[in-house]
Amino acid sequence: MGKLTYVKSASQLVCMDRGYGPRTGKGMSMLGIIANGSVVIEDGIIVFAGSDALAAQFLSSIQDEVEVIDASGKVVTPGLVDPHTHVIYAGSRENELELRLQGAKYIDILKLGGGILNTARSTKEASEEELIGQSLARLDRFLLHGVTTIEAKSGYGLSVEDELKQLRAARALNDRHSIDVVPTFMGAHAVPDEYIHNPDGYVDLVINEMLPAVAENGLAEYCDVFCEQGVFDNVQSERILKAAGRLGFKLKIHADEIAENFGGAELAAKLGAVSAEHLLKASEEGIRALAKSGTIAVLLPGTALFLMERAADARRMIDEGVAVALSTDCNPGTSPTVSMPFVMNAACLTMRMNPAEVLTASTINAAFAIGRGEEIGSIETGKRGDLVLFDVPNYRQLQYYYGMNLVHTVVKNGRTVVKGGVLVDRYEPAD
Ligand SMILES: N=CN[C@@H](CCC(=O)O)C(=O)O
Ligand SMILES: [Zn+2]
Repeated sequence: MGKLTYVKSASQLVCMDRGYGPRTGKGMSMLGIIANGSVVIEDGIIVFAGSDALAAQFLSSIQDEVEVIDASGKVVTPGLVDPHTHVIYAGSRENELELRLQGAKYIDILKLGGGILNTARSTKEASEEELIGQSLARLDRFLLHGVTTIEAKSGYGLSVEDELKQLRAARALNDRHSIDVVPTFMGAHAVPDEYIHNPDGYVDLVINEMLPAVAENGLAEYCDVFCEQGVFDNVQSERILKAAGRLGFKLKIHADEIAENFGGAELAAKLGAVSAEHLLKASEEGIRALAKSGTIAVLLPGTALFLMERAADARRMIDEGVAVALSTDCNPGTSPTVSMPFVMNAACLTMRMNPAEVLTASTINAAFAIGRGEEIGSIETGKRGDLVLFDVPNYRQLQYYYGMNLVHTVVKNGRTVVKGGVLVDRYEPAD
């Protein structure tokens, strides 16, 4: 045997329900809990998950050195997965919060050259190393909040060269940090100033130059579009996403965030997108279409709160059979947070998701939303040894003690990276 990590005596080992594909309906409340549970990880992969008694038997014949992590009194869950972030950016936009507090609208700030365009300016000005440095610091904080895998979108470049820079930064983060980073190309995040009178010219640039360059360099797995009134309409979004699909990208859509009846959910379903994200204003037909197409709803209740808008109708989605995942949306405009635990609280308190659904949405369903459902998101033999130990004895308390970071220990690929709430191991080894 190789290097072993033995997490033992968890008061609750939350394995997540066994099954295929994203969890829906009542399946979102089934957690597969083992009381007094243990996990054994060998060379980064889970080789045992079960009761303490069976773990002792499993380990009895093993002579190798074992790192023991005592989880007594704690809940152990899979590492949290954040399937929608814009974590790679430079600068900050606290002024916009104040403008919105005075009544300004997010989309009007963008139209006046602020918002995404503001961050695009600071991101262009930053060197690639500066961009990586600022983003690495955010990944450290993600880890401290129990997140072991994230998705990261480009979309603050808005030119061929700068979009590639952002995606190279995503690759560097994946290589240099213990958090795994799944890259998404989102050149269609806003129309840059130079195309303001020719938005279709920008769509052509995305299709004819950006997408082929990203594909050629193997820099992204997904393509996403901000399908929204005043940004990219349904026709433009469909053109971009179909071109992306032809090049082998999997699809995501920022859908129905701001305008009513814009048809983003319907478009996501029609194109067979892996996920539709935001959905604050999704129509009933749109929700039913997502259920039918198996498109995952990635909900961002922190963003709704920060924009002071009503959150998405998670209850209707779950009742209609849509698989729901949760995410921070980490970005400098609408959600400057890295806290999945806070987002989980917000999902419970503003969308009435129950504590079990919240955990499913932050682990296994989030993993499926980024194409990693077979590798992470549950505690099962053969999956990666990504675990979080929370300083509470049962998972329901994770939503009861709100607004607190209860993460005690984080194990990534079998390595302890956070211990006692402190970051102890940030980077992957050089080899
Ligand atoms: N809505 C579009 N994109 C981001 C916000 C990006 C920004 O404002 O910088 C979001 O998901 O909320
Ligand atoms: Zn977003």
